[in-house]
Amino acid sequence: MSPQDQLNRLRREMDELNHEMLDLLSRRGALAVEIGKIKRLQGVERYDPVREREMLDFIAASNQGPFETSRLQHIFKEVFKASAELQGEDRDKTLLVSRKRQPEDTLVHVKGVTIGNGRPQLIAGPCAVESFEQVNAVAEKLALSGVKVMRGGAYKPRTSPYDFQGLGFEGLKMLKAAADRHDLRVITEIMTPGAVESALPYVDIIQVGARNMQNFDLLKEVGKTDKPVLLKRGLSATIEEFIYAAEYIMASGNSQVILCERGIRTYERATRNTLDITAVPILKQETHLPVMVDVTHSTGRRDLLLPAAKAALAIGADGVMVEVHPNPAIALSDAQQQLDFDQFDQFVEGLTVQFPQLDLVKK
Ligand SMILES: O=C(O)C(=O)C[C@]1(C(=O)O)C=C[C@@H](O)C=C1
Repeated sequence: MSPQDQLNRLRREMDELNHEMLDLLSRRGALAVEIGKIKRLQGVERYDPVREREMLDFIAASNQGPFETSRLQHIFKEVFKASAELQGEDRDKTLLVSRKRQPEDTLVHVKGVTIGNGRPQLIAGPCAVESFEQVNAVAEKLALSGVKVMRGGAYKPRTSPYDFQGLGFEGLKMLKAAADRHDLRVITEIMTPGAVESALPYVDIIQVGARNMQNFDLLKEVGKTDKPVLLKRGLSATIEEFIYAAEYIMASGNSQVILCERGIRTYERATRNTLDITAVPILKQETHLPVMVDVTHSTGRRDLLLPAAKAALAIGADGVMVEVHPNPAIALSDAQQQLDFDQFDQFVEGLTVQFPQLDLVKK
């Protein structure tokens, strides 16, 4: 046999082995997916370093050459990694919020207003409801500016128990009365599962606040309602934890969920929180839900509201939330970061110049 014939024969043999290896790898991958399903049912981590160690030790004990054991172990480690990824990918496909499961965007409908349709919404209003006069003044201002959804806190989750805790149910009624007068929809935070039902007639969008992102009983309760839910990212929540929190709401039957990035806790003190701006496109890639950005709580600085809002819309957010108060200096909460009416005008003007697609209908 000529050297060339010999080479050709060996290569054919190599092709056959490649074929067998591919078949073995595919079968191994399918087994890993099955194992992943069982692990999920058991609630255990898919990465199992003890099991991987056992398999690597087996390779060391069984290796007959010609490859070095360390080289073989490296190759097998890659296979374990790929298997774990397969297990993860399969998980993503099963999540209700996952874009792999539903490729098209979810549109959230609130009394004639749509969130997630490519025309970003501006949600504005005071941090807290303080009086009917205060919310009514804001509602009038917002309606004139073309805003359609008003925020306002009746139940306030405050860091200190000595800070203003909100007007509660009475505040909710004031908010609704002011919003009705000016044809606005209401979004407000509900803090406990027990308060959900009584709040329903007064709210159009239920907000689950950052501190309650993993209040699973609350998530399940709002998931049972037919009102849209705006879920804020927890103070120190990873994107994965945020996505799972949204999954709780959807798994309880409510698919009208809006995600809201509101800054996360980092070592940086120049801003109140660190606006994780890339969370917006990541959430839009991973889920089919609309994503908004709360520029007030993420920055905590009036001078950064407009640039942060521009960044949010530029990176693909479906809307921006901002706080407005008739007289921020005497506000009962968040005095340093709310806009007064003139500043709000400048904010809206600055944003619409660059983003004329903002869904505002000026009166
Ligand atoms: O045996 C398991 O528990 C698996 O999940 C499978 C597998 C593998 O590919 O062999 C995958 C990832 C784990 O870290 C360990 C092992």
